[in-house]
Formats: sequence, structure tokens, C-alpha cells
Amino acid sequence: MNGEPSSGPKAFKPPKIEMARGHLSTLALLRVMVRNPVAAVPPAAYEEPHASLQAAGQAMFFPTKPAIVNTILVQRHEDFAKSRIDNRLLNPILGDGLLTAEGEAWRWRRRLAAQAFRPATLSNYLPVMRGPFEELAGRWKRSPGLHRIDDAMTAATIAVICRTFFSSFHQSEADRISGVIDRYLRPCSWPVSYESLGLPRWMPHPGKLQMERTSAEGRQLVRSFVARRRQGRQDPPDLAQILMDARDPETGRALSDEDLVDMFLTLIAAGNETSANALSWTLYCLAAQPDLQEVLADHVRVVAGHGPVETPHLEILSDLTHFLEKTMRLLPPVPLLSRRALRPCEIAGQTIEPTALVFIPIYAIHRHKALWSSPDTFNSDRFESLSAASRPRCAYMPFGAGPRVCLGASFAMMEIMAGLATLLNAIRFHLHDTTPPEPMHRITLRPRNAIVLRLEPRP
Ligand code: HEM
Repeated sequence: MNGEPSSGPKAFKPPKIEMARGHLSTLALLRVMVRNPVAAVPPAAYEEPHASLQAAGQAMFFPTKPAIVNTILVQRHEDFAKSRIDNRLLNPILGDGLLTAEGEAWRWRRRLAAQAFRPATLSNYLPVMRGPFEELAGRWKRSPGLHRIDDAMTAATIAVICRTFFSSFHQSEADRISGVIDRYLRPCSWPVSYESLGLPRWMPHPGKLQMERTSAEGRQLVRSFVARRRQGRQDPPDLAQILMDARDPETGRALSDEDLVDMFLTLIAAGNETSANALSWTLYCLAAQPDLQEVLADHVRVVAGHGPVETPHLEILSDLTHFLEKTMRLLPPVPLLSRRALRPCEIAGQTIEPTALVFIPIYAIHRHKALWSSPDTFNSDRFESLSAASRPRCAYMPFGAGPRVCLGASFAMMEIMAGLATLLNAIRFHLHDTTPPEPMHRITLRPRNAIVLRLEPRP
């Protein structure tokens, strides 16, 4: 039990998603899901070891007890595959990429891609990752006042992906690819909801045509990048070059051009909004807790001075890391995972049939009443005293768990921490709107409307 205080100055509660309560008709459930899929997670999932839902003949299972989640994602991962939702939603744009592939098709890609994500490789790219945040801090210092944070973080994280992976991308290509992913994902709660309710793929929904057009545009854009890069090596190598040169350590196989298109689009899709949302929500939580913000900013200044944030600094800034981790507990960038059983499975006394959808609601696990004594409160002192090793496995899992755990977790932590420390060292963030931003689930957990903060340069 995690016993954080429920009142007093430490009792800041970040915005939360209102759950849909009571029995819902299929149509009402569809409406809830389209608006905010996480709102459809049954309230029982926040209190009980698991919850279930049946709608339009479709069984849905929501495990939240860490031991059950661990069974599905880790111990018996071979009995479970990604759900049809991931396939329906992501396959048209990402093809057979790391997020969507299964079995051996996934395993060899993962082995190969891991070569670009080794911490020793990534640490060479810290200055490149830091760059977009340094430039942003400079612009904000020159023009303080009200700024939209969420858009700025999306632009900065797409710049990080482009500069680390695709250093020969022109700015216009980076802007276009960012626009493609955004336009593709905007109507995504429709296919997610349709698939959850077992509705057929041909059914029309708002934005369907837009998704088809943008996936073709995105694939074409990356295809021409791959063709260009095949004509000459990038020197010094960016992470795309490392992936183009990489061979599967077990078979010696390399990625074909089409494999590279799948891989690159997957990395852009998986690595942009996730990190951008983690950054936006963390800056919002810093602005909401000004005293804590000052303590953390002072620490950054002591460690990094007025200079750039370097790798050894990030290791020292454990208090800032904890702040980020707490934000990702309450506002996890990926709030919901989905799986399907490959064969009938006995889990927690229930038979999970292959037709059932298994949702792992990270959002509900991170706010579960049996795991956190004051589940919606930001500041859990116990969170710090409970080291990752002493926490039950899968009680805190912003990056997922098991063999399909986020491949980019180290990349993301380095990028986000470098970004936060750089921004905090330059700028004081103040709340502006009196209405808190509403978290909205669109694969990632983004703010429904803009997050606008008032920015004040630090001396
Ligand atoms: C705060 C930032 C991030 C969070 C919270 C996050 C979270 C996750 C989660 C929960 C999964 C597991 C999905 C599942 O099991 O169904 C995942 C998978 C993945 N993530 Fe991340 N991610 C982040 C950043 C990144 C970045 C920066 C990259 C790459 C540059 C990346 C690349 C991937 C890939 C390739 C997968 C698929 C792994 C596989 O199936 O083998 N992620 N991420």
C-alpha cells in the first residue's frame, strides 16, 4: 500500500478522466469510447483485481491486479498477442512494424532494432536531443508571457526524432511527417471503439477517408527518404543509418526497404506523442506546484550551472526523475494496452476466450485503490521510498512490461529529462487557465484543449 498524504500542501491532484458509471447501452458505451476510450474502463477496475464488460456480444476483460497483469504480459506472454485493435488502427500506416508485428516477424525486428537503442549508443546523441529544447528555451526567454506548451512539446520531440534518426530530413519533411501522424491519429478513437464492439472494418466513421489518405502520404514520404538514403551513407551515422546497417544477430538478415518504411514510421509514431505528452503534463504539474518547481529548478542550476545539461547531470537529478515518474503515474502517456488470447486461457479464475479483448488499463492500475492509499494525489512520498525493485511488478508500468516493453524507454527518459532540465533551468512556469486541462485518450494521453502556461525567464 502506497501511503501518500491526502491533504495539506502536498495534496495536488492532477486532472483525471471522469469514469462512465452505471450500466450503459451499447450505443452509450460507443459514445463514451469515441469521446475518451479510457472513460469506458469500468469503475470496478480501480478497486477490484479485474473487471469485465460485455457489449454487442463482445467480451472485454480489464485486469488491474499487478500479479494478473504480470501473468498476461510477462509470464504467459506467449499465450497472448496484440489485439485486433492495434492491427486495425496501426497496420494501414505502420505496416508490419515493431508495434504491430507478431511472432518471428516481430522477434527478429526487435533484436535488430535493439542495436540502435543501446544506452551507450544513445548517450552520444544527448547533445542532439537537447538541441530543440535549448532553441525553444532561447525563444521563450526572448518572448516570455503566454505560450501553448503542448504544441511546443510536440514540435520539440518530433525535432528530436528527426535529428537523431533522420538527420538528412529537410525541415519541411519533418513538419509534413508530424502533420501526417497527427491527422492519422485524430479520428483514432472511432476504429478503437468499433473494434472494441466487434463492428466490421468496412463501417464508415468520421475521418476514415482522412486516415486512408494520410497513411498513403506518410508511407510515400518515408519511402522516398529510404530511397534517397540508399544512395549514400550518412556520416556521422544517425540512428536510421545504424538501423540500415544492422543485421539480425541470429540470422544475419537486414531490413528491406519496405521493412525500413515500417520501422521508421513506427519509431516516429511511437516516439513522438508519447514523449511530448509526458513533457507537457510534467510542465503542467510543475506549474501547479510552484514551491516544488523552485526546489527542482535550484537543483538543476546547482548541477548544470548556466551550461548545457550533460549525461552525468541527469544521473544526479533523481528528484526531477521522480517528479517525471509521478506525473507518468497519474497521467501515463500510454494509458491502455490491448491483447487477445491465442487459445482459451485460465486467468484469475476466468476463462479468457480468444474472441475476448483483454485491456491492460495502465491508467487504472496507476490509480488503483489497493495499490495507492490516496490514488489521485500527485505527491506520494512513499513513491520515492518504494524503490522500483520493492514495488510489485506491474504496479507501475508507464513503459509496459514483458518482451514487448517499450523499446524506446531509455531514449525517452534521456530525451525527456534533458528537455525538462534544460527548460526548467531557463524558464519559470506559471499556471494561466483556471480550468485544468482534460486528459483525452488518443492512443496517447493528450490534453483535449491547449495547455497554456505563463512563462517567466529565469535570471
Ligand atoms: C514517455 C515516453 C514513452 C512511453 C510512456 C512509452 C510507452 C510504451 C508502451 C507502454 C509500450 C508497450 C505497448 C504494448 O505493450 O502494447 C511501448 C512500445 C514501444 N515503444 Fe514506447 N513509449 C515512450 C517513448 C518511446 C520512444 C521515444 C520510442 C522510440 C523512439 C518508443 C518506441 C516504442 C516501440 C518501438 C515500441 C514497440 C515495442 C515492441 O512491441 O517490441 N517509445 N511504448
